[in-house]
Amino acid sequence: TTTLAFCFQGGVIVAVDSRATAGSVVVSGTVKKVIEINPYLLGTLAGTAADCQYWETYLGMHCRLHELRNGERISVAAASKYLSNLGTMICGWDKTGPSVYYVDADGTRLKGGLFSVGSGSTHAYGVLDQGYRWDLTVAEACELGRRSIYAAGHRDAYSGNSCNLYHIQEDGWRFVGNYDISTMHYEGPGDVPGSLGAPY
Ligand SMILES: C#CCCCC(=O)N[C@@H](Cc1ccccc1)C(=O)N[C@@H](CC(C)C)B(O)O
Repeated sequence: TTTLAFCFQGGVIVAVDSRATAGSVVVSGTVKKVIEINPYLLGTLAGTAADCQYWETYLGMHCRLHELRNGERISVAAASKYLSNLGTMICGWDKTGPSVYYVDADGTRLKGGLFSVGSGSTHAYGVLDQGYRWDLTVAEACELGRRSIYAAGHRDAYSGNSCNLYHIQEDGWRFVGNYDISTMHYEGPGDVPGSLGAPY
């Protein structure tokens, strides 16, 4: 799995791959690794698929209970406290503005501006760190998210198939699209400098 999320001047970009593996066998190429918690909150999933599915349901329930008890949406920080044992990120926009929390199996919980989680995260960081700037336009930020997932899907055996891309702004998240990683490999230079590399 490769998942990533970063904050920039235009909000938050969330991008993930869609592959599930069991050893060297690809058991699915169409896994939804972004949880749509509520219209302002997205969660990303990496790790044991079964645990991810369980926690997705558990987190959604607690966020809804929070709304019913408190009459307001749960904050990104509070939502991230519910996912204590997964490689996951909670991304969203609340009254404090855009934010991304990284939460992992050891209970680490970090607020930050840019993370990649999963077996392909090292490949994603290579592209992400080289291309990231706070003042990216929304189009450039979407392209950087796509390219980073493409790089990981191309080189990490446990990541691949397709990329799901989301953009979060003050009025909530929107699904930007699903992109087949193998066709991205053959795309020519996009409208963003330094886009997809050589065809091998
Ligand atoms: C169906 C089926 C079996 C799924 C097994 C299964 O959880 N695969 C895991 C890898 C793994 C993890 C721990 C033990 C063994 C195998 C997997 O593909 N995780 C991806 C994310 C989830 C949400 C799809 B990614 O992190 O690579």
